[in-house]
This record gives sequence, C-alpha cells and structure tokens, in this order.
Amino acid sequence: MIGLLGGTFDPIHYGHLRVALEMREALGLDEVRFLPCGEPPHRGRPGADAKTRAALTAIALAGEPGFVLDRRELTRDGPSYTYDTLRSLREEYGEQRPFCLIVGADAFAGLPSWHRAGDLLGLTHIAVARRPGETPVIAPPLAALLGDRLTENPADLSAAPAGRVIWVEVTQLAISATAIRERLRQGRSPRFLMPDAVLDAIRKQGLYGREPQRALTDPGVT
Ligand SMILES: Nc1ncnc2c1ncn2[C@@H]1O[C@H](COP(=O)(O)OP(=O)(O)OP(=O)(O)O)[C@@H](O)[C@H]1O
Ligand SMILES: O=C(O)c1ccc[n+]([C@@H]2O[C@H](COP(=O)([O-])O)[C@@H](O)[C@H]2O)c1
Repeated sequence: MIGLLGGTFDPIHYGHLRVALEMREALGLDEVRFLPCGEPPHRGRPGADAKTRAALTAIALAGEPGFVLDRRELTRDGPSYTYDTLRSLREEYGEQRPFCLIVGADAFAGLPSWHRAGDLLGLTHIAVARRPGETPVIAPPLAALLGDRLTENPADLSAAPAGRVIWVEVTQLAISATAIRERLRQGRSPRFLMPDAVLDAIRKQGLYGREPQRALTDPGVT
C-alpha cells in the first residue's frame, strides 16, 4: 500500500516527518509519497514558491528509505486538488493498488469542502492522525461522507484499493509551519522543530525573513 502525504510544506517540519513514519509503521506502507502543493486549494499564497518548498522537502526526505518526493502537483496549472492528484496516481499505478491518503485531524475536519469530496474515497483510503487520548469529533457533513467506512483494522485497508477510513494514534508534535515562519520572521530559531539540513538551506537562501547573526562564533555548533 502506498501512503500519500499532501501538504503545503511551507516549510516541512518534524510534525510531517514523524506522522509519515508512524503511519508507515502502523499501516505497513511500502512507501510514503510526499506531495507538495503547487497552488494550495484552500489557503492564501505560501511564503515560499512551489519549487523551493519541494526542494526543502527533498532535503528533509534524503536518506530515509521509503520516503519519496512526488512533484506531480508542481507542474499542474490551477489549484492542486487532491482529486486530480489521485486520478493521476491511479493512471500510473492502476486501479487495484491500495492507496492511503494521510491527513492530520485538522485537514480531515475540512474534507467535506474539498473538490469532489464525495469521490475521494472511491480512489483512496484515508488515515487520520489522532492525538493520543483524543476522541475525534465528527460533524454531520463529515459523518455523511464516512458512512460505514470507518475501521480499526489496518488489514481492511490492504485488502482493497480504496474506501476505508482509519484513525491512527501518533505521537503529537505541536509543530506547525505557521509557527516556524513566524519564528524566522521574528529572528527566533526554529531549530529542533525541523531537520537541521532544511534550516541550513532556509538560512542560506534567506527564506521566510532573516535571523540575526550570532554574536560569537561557536566552533562545531551550527
Ligand atoms: N504537527 C503535526 N502533526 C501531525 N500532522 C501534521 C502536523 N503538522 C501538519 N500536519 C498535517 O500534515 C499535512 C500537511 O500540513 P501543512 O503542510 O499544511 O503543514 P502545517 O504545519 O499545518 O502548515 P501551516 O501552519 O502553514 O498551516 C496536513 O494533513 C496536516 O494536518
Ligand atoms: O482537493 C481539495 O479541494 C483540497 C482542499 C484542501 C486541502 N487539500 C489538500 O490537503 C493537503 C493539506 O493541505 P494544507 O492546506 O493543510 O497544506 C494538501 O495536499 C492539499 O492539497 C485538498
């Protein structure tokens, strides 16, 4: 089964990486494809352009087997609708390969407003990252989409190409790209919230505002 983690990744951080890894383990995914949005459908313009966000994502994934950068949303015109991405993946992998779209609970709550929301579960399973101890609140429009598709058994997902929804408990890391951008803008460090290699690239390219120079050189510490 292929895991699909779409996001604006503006920039990628440990919240994304950790959820991908725990989903891979919990669901026995063959790989997790990270799909940076070209043009995010439901939000304003990102802080960095699509090519840059994808390049930072590539840096973050380097060296982790089974984590793959998928650039297909970057080259499409218009909003990066997940429905179009799933159709494109189906053309590549055929109708039988199980897909599992990975989403955070926040993104999942907004699912009814997505483009062709009613058709998505015909193309993929969905795994929702749940905080430990959290009882998911499912509003009526989402309940209508879900029907009886909820399962607690990962084997139900491997057994079919699409159509089931599972909640997976993941270590909650209260990290958001918004908070990272804000820190960078204010000259505060986002170190340890994201891979050092990603932060180095951000600093080198002067993205998301500037951080102050260190007053002292500290050999061996970056
Ligand atoms: N800390 C986190 N833990 C679990 N899932 C996360 C976390 N941060 C983001 N996600 C999920 O990853 C996917 C992509 O998220 P996105 O790129 O919008 O990151 P973000 O940090 O939420 O960004 P922003 O703060 O700019 O909204 C979404 O499904 C989102 O719910
Ligand atoms: O297809 C849609 O209409 C749609 C609407 C909102 C979000 N999405 C997808 O959900 C993923 C997370 O979105 P975001 O805005 O939290 O980065 C990303 O892959 C988006 O393309 C998709």
